[in-house]
Amino acid sequence: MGKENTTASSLDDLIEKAGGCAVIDGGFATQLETHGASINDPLWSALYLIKQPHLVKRVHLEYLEAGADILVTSSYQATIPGFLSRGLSIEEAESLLEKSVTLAVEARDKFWDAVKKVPGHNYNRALVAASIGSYGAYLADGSEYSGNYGPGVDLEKLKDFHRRRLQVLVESGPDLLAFETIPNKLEAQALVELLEEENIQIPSWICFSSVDGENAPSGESFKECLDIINKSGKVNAVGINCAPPQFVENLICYFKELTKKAIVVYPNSGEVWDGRAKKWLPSKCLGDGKFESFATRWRDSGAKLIGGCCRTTPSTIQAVSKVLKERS
Ligand SMILES: C[S+](C)CC[C@H](N)C(=O)O
Ligand SMILES: N[C@@H](CCS)C(=O)O
Ligand SMILES: [Zn+2]
Repeated sequence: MGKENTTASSLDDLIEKAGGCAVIDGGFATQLETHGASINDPLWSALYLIKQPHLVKRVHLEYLEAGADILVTSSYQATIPGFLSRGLSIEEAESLLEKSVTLAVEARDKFWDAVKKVPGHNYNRALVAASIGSYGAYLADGSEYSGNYGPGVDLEKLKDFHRRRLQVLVESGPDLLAFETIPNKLEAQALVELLEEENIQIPSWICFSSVDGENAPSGESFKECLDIINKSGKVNAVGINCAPPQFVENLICYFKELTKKAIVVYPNSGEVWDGRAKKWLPSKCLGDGKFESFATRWRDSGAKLIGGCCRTTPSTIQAVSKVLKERS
């Protein structure tokens, strides 16, 4: 059993208000691209915090309209060293991290102020989850799907990498933290230790990627990874993001054997990321209708937080939201 959980209430409340299963938004970067964004860049979607912040907010609003209960911010690949390497100062880098949260909070407040006046509306006041991409996301070499960080990367290096960004994001006032595409056990350990050392008081989830449907990308078992997370009272939910949807139902059942924490799943469309070419390889991907029927099964298997990741769009989330909340 983990330590007593002191941070859960806002997330638990939302899950309850949403009828037992809350809807996460879909691929932020994907919807940016729908609007013509070009993100073949080491900063990936975070480039638009610099280039077109109003587009970041527009994408958040589109996911709210689609029925998302949780917005994941644009900070997945936003890091202080990443911004420094573009010639920005530390102050500018930290202010961009803060902006990633305020843009989502502003979108949430704007949407909620309008919708709460509409009689009979079927929306919840959304929560803002600050995205914290893995070290592999920062490396921008696709290693969030291999877990291979090389011999020079140890626990302290990973904690150093994550610490200041985590502090700045938390100070910016999100409702929760979303650790995304964690590919190995070492990084899970680093995050658990950091949440404790920084005495983080807001809820968080830790999501792993998976390329074989059974293990973390590093080949380490999810049992080893979840044993570490189970010991933390600061992690409220654990799950899978940006893996093929075909893997998810089995992984929910497996995770339910491994943890008492809430289970969170937001897979991608099933396409595969080519880290070298920095593009999605055409492959068998699912339409929104298929995603919708999967979502019902994921809920019935016990997932409490369901959404989409890369290559899913507001129309995917609208379909998921409709089926999970029986919106007409
Ligand atoms: C979730 S992946 C598609 C994000 C982009 C990747 N870290 C890269 O920069 O290649
Ligand atoms: N939430 C991220 C993707 C994580 S794989 C984004 O779309 O920016
Ligand atoms: Zn993704």
